[in-house]
Amino acid sequence: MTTQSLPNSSKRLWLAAIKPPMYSVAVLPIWVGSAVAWAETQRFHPWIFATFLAAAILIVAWSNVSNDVYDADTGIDQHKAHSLVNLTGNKPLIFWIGNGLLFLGILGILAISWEQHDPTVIGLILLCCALGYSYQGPPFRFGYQGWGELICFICYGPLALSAVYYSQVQSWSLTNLAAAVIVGLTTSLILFCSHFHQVADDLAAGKRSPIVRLGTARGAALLPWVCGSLYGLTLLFVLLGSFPLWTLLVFLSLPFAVQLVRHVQTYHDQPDQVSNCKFIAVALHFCSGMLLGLGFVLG
Ligand SMILES: C/C(=C\COP(=O)(O)OP(=O)(O)O)CCC[C@H](C)CCC[C@H](C)CCCC(C)C
Ligand SMILES: O=C(O)C1=CC(=O)c2ccccc2C1=O
Repeated sequence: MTTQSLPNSSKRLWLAAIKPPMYSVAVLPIWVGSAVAWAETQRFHPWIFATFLAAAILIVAWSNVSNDVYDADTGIDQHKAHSLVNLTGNKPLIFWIGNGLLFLGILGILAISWEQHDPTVIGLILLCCALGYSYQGPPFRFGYQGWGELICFICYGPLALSAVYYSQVQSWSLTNLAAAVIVGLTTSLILFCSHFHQVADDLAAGKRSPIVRLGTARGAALLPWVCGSLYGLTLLFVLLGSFPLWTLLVFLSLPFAVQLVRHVQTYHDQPDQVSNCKFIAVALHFCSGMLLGLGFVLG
């Protein structure tokens, strides 16, 4: 290794540890929930939107930082050079940085509830945080039993979108719940795709992810159905009159879905090749979610 390549590779490791693209999972529920609220009521509170967005980014950062701490305890990350704990060699520091991020995120949501004299939004987000903890933290570690995708769907779908919608208009909406199904589905798809290249480490640490349970071939065979349901459900909600016609813009994200399915079906059992499929899933999630929100705003 040359002296020039050392800082570059270390920069790459830090970027992989911080995972900038992953923060789209914080942005999309805020965008879509607020867009549905606007479409149904023509009401929009920019400061609530901005505060919720900042708080969601902090909470997602906590979920990622603490994941590296709890995974260091089980040994599952021992070969993961881009774990924050492995990079710093200082688990307590990472643990307390994570707690600080969570504290600030919850403070932001508290400010929204405080201003509205209503504990609903903070209640929903605390429930998300508790479920997020149960995914990875002791004594639960439900992600190790294969429950991660369900937890992810519930948190980033119905819970997050209901909290966002409620923060804007202090009521509930069935259309918003339908949009939450779409956002929850694509967010869980990211988590599902993140397991393909980790089968050996997961097996060694006793983690029974869906891909460990199904095998990579059957996992890959599921993808066309999951991606298909994203478009099928959008069409169904439009036909039922729940979504405006403009939400069919979601179909413009199809090239990412096709790329994801083809890539995983070709490389599902080659960890080095398939490892980037998570980022194709992020692109699909981001593109479909932005277009879904835009469809509500235009409609
Ligand atoms: C940290 C997460 C996944 C990483 O999992 P894994 O250990 O397999 O990956 P590595 O290979 O990187 O080690 C995400 C887990 C998400 C969790 C199921 C649910 C989190 C809920 C959030 C707290 C909800 C936040 C909602 C927001 C909009 C306010
Ligand atoms: O690091 C990861 O693999 C993930 C991080 C993360 O925050 C997240 C959130 C929602 C769905 C999936 C994921 C990840 O896969």
